[in-house]
Amino acid sequence: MVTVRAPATSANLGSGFDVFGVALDRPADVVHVERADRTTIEVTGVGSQYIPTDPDRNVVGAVAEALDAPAHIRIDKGVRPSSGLGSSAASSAAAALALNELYDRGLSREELVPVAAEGEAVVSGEAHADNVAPALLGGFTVATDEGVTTVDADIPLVACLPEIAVSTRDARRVVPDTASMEDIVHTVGRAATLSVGMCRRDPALVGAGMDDRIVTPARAELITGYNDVRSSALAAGADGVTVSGAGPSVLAVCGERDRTRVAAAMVEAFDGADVAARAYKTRVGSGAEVFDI
Ligand SMILES: Nc1ncnc2c1ncn2[C@@H]1O[C@H](COP(=O)(O)OP(=O)(O)O)[C@@H](O)[C@H]1O
Ligand SMILES: N[C@@H](CCOP(=O)(O)O)C(=O)O
Repeated sequence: MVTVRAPATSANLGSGFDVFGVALDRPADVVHVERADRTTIEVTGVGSQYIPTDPDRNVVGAVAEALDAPAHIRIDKGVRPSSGLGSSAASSAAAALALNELYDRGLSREELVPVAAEGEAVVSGEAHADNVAPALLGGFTVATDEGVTTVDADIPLVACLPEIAVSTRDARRVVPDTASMEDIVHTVGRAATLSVGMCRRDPALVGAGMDDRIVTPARAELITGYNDVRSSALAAGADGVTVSGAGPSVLAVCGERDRTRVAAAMVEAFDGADVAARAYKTRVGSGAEVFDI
């Protein structure tokens, strides 16, 4: 048996739609795999009642298929599905690493990124790699057609998860097809600022780089209370706030000493909009870990 823990992730970071991602140091999924003649799946943990066990509909089934590695796969969910915290990607990344070990396929973590992205295609219709890349490699990742670049950033974050569900598939439908040159230039500038901030481990630059006028405003409409949560987090000291992934989680970047205040302000603002929420005080963390063979 092989057991792998893969972390939650936050994709986009505002200005880096379908490109930027970070691994979070918590929460995480744990996946156990054992060789079998055909793939079977068992799911326990947070939100497991909403996750199919049919290998054609669970992301890990697509990963097992892509690696030609049939197995009994047990998923212990720590990352709630439809959270905007890379729930499906955590399972896909963990399964890819675990099955690679179990069947001795010898693929590197970089080579496993497109394999794990096959799982994302099952749920969102597209094999976007911006969640599976940080889930496998850790840190801040830039995923493009050319491959993945990583920065070992250490930045404090708050991920606030409201008790509403937004499916990635639905949130991809509201992404505009076109943008003005002015907004594109703005976004490129912010994305570059964010990347420099990650390299310098500077929360203020990362926060300034999160601003995006193209995708985030359309997604924010799907999250009850988003504008209040954002302004409350900024008033409590956050350097930047944006939608995490496709939502509904909201991600704030801040200095270490402001994290508790920012987390409380975000939960309170959701509460003011009649939405229960929990905040994870987290930071940019490591990629998936094999911890038992
Ligand atoms: N192993 C899995 N973990 C989480 N969600 C899964 C898994 N397999 C299939 N799904 C389905 O994927 C959807 C959640 O994925 P997605 O909408 O991308 O949310 P998230 O932003 O949390 O990744 C749900 O419909 C869920 O049933
Ligand atoms: N780039 C994707 C990221 C989806 O992240 P998730 O955590 O919501 O699955 C998108 O924005 O659609």
